[in-house]
Amino acid sequence: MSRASRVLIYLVRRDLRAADNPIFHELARLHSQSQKPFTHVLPVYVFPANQIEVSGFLKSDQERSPYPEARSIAGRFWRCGRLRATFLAQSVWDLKKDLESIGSGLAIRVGETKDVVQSILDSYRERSDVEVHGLWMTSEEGWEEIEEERQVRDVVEKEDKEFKLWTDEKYYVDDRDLPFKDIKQLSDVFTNFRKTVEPLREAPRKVLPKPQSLLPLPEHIPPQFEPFSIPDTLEGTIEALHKPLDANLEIPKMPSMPSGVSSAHPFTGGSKSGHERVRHLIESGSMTSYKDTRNGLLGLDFSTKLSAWLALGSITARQVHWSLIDFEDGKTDVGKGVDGYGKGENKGTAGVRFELLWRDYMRLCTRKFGTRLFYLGGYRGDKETKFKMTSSPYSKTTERKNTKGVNDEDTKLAIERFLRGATGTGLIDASQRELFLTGWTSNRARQNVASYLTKHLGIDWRLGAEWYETNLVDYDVSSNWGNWQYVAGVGNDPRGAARVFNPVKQALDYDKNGDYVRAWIPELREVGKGEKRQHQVDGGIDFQGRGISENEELMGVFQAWRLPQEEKKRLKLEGVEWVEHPLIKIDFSLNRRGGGAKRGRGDGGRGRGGGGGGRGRGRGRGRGRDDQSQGRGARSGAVEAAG
Ligand SMILES: Cc1cc2nc3c(=O)[nH]c(=O)nc-3n(C[C@H](O)[C@H](O)[C@H](O)COP(=O)(O)OP(=O)(O)OC[C@H]3O[C@@H](n4cnc5c(N)ncnc54)[C@H](O)[C@@H]3O)c2cc1C
Repeated sequence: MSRASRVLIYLVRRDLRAADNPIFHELARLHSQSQKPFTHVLPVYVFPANQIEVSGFLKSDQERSPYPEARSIAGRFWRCGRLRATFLAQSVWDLKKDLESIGSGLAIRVGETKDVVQSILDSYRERSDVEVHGLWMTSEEGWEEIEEERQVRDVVEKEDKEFKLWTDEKYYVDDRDLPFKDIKQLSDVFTNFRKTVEPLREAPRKVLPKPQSLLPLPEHIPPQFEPFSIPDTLEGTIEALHKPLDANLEIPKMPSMPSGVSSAHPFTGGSKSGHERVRHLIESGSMTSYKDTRNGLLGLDFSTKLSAWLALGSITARQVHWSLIDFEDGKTDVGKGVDGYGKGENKGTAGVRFELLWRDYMRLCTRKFGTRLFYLGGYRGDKETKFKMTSSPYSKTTERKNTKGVNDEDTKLAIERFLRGATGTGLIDASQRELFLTGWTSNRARQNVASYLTKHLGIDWRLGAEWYETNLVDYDVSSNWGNWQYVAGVGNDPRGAARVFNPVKQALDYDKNGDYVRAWIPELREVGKGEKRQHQVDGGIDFQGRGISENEELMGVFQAWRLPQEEKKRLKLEGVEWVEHPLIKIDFSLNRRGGGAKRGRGDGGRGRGGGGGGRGRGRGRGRGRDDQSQGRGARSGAVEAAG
């Protein structure tokens, strides 16, 4: 006997959008048919308790969460920090509103995903008027996500219901168009992969339209299981996500927002704002100028800032592509009058497509290498890494428990200073503070930070990846862990360990006047604002002179320990730990012979990274152009370990 309602559950994950969504597209198609396998659709989004702390959703302070805290393995950081939680909640609520406008809706739940699914099935089993048809969801590549899929499948199939795992279509090149059948054939070099899918402008499939209407929600929607309850507003949801995080800020002396600087990522989550951003980028000419500006550090439009919407599937890479096509071919009025309108692909729009393909590649690497995404030795299985990254807080999971590990006081202190942006290296500290305070930092800064932690401090890269996971609004398992291991030299970077960024040299190249560092480290804003010396004193620093030279000013902004004593005194920086005792001193000067290099004299290299010293001794040289970078190569500069 068939019951009155047959319900399909759609478990929404990182596919938080109504348009260009293969599942909603299929549901809309079925809706328009007279014969349908089900009568109602229940879209559900679960804040998964293993990745996001959900104890703020407890009904009362007397209740206890049945789940362990959602913390990272090594750093014991909350896995999803405040800013990412906010962006995520906005994205979820945006989808809910969007679905409501087409006759559907979204049930928001918390818990382990399998428990939520089980409770929904249990609740419907008790009713005589409803039957569950099955559950659909999209697949993901991370091992936790795959495990989640397996658990949900078990729960659903045990009840003899249909379980269908869809491939999402949020990437640039559709899975069906990949030039190989077996993922093992994916090249370990991005360039080789890229060549197999070029020309990039012709690679993506068409987008799927947004459904005009969907099958209705079931009359009875099973409630959230105890002991949790779900707020009925976005603000309430954000509050619940923040509650446990605010009560447990364990890292001391974290920075607070400096005055006079604003976030480079002030955006709101959700498809609507994502598409508005794409439109703005076209209309402001930022897509056209992307190639020339993408290595910026400060401001809103130097890069697209689309990553957070892409990471949650609020927009898709091919939606971005087709918006660019409309602009390039002058098909709509968007961007009319802007440089490049109607003139085909330009280097800016090509640059954006190129980066979107990097995202595809990082995700395909996860598929190929599985849990090696999280290994110290990375995809390379580099056995030497444990000797290079000797300080690791991964006491249990490091392949060889290192000699110092988490109990080593020096490592602990270095990590703490790294996290709060107090290493004494300006570019690193600015980026770390920006990250913590805004949830975003540029690709250029990320590369430097990752190189600094692993290649200068010799600390296990996974700690940095965990911290990024907590803080980045655009956190994505493949892009984050894949890029961290790439820069750490254990991933799919053909240059591997040989690529070391010199953060002073990089600051000179990309933060020419020190504006970025000064913005995020207000203690350094007044450097050089006293009296200027008229002439550079021969041999560099003159501690007796009045005022400081321009070179001293810039070098002092990038490494405050280099400031003349007088200047430190003037700025009340004497005795400040990160000023007087940086974690490392980087021997790099302007107008110096030997160890340094002159400002503005390039070596012509256009490699991705910067050269620079390894821990305590080395020096490097930027080499020719490679894939991920369109930046400049480096000159030399030695690094010494701080005593
Ligand atoms: C250590 C480290 C960690 C990173 N963690 C993440 C992460 O968690 N999530 C994330 O989306 N990106 C990550 N990236 C990649 C990159 O830094 C960001 O995608 C980019 O800075 C986001 O800004 P944007 O949208 O303005 O990028 P744009 O320069 O405008 O690029 C356009 C889009 O291309 C993609 N993209 C660009 N560069 C990369 C890259 N190297 N790898 C993968 N995709 C890329 C992004 O989706 C981005 O939105 C990381 C990079 C490093 C070095």
